[in-house]
Amino acid sequence: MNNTVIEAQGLIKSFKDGSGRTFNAVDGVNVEVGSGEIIGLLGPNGAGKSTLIDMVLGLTKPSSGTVRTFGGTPHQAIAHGRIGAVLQTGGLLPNLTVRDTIRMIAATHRNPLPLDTVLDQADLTHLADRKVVKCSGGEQQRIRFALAILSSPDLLILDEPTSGMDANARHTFWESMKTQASSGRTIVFATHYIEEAQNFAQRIIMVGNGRVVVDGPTDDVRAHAAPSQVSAVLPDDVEASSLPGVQSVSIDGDRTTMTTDQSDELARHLLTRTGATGLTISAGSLEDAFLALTTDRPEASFAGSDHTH
Ligand SMILES: Nc1ncnc2c1ncn2[C@@H]1O[C@H](COP(=O)(O)OP(=O)(O)OP(=O)(O)O)[C@@H](O)[C@H]1O
Repeated sequence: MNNTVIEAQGLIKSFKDGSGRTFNAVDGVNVEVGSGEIIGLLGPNGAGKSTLIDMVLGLTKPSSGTVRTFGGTPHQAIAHGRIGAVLQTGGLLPNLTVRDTIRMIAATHRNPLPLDTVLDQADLTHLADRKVVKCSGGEQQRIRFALAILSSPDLLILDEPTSGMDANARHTFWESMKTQASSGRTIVFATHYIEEAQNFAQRIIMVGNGRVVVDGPTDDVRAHAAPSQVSAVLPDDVEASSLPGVQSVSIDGDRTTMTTDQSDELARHLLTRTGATGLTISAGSLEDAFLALTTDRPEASFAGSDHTH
């Protein structure tokens, strides 16, 4: 891939669990991220997302394998202001104002963005004179975000950036993130809100038990991993389970619901070859895909993606 921003090869991170047994929190991850990609990192609690992010940022050393950012070490990229990160942890000084917090960190950068620009992009202008301790959890996340964009980084890494934000604040946050993305930045974000990944990410990487379970374009992941549902009232002589492409059937009253990964073909067949009425099609959601791939089939691979490893 040209303009590779992140390249992880055979990445493993081992820890000791409570009983002193060694386990791999990240267990052989190969990932390549190209310039301008917007990637949603999904996975259940403890899947290894934060550990993976920590290695990409050079905060944790891999037990084995390599990770390179912009062709060099994470430390080099950070020293050059090319990576900005919003992490789950990360202390803010409670008694400083928002403005002073940003000003202080800006002083450590070679070419920080103007203070007003940063306040505006993080939607903090109206809170600039408030003390950090008086800011809500979601507002404090926006302060962390402001600090992350100070160096105008080429790569933004966001570990659950909207945790603690209500629905409105999350919406506003992702709107401002669209502005960041439109300037060609590479964005990698971990989230538990599948809808955020579905709406914002172009590519989804799902992690389970330290491994990449799925890696592909968001639409493909949804379409391949989560079948659609076609529902209709069928004439008595039509046997749903023998219709083309039907994977499973459920019946509720006079309505039959069929799951399929060929919803267009099935709908066409029902409408042209049978007397089916009241037909509806609903697309499978990324949430269905996520549950199917991380719960039932932890080792499932996703065929149909160039990125599958
Ligand atoms: N420093 C550490 N020492 C021991 N175990 C650790 C350490 N850091 C993480 N772990 C364990 O490694 C596994 C992966 O943790 P990690 O925080 O990377 O998961 P995650 O996918 O980010 O989870 P969440 O969605 O809950 O944030 C977990 O079992 C966690 O308990």
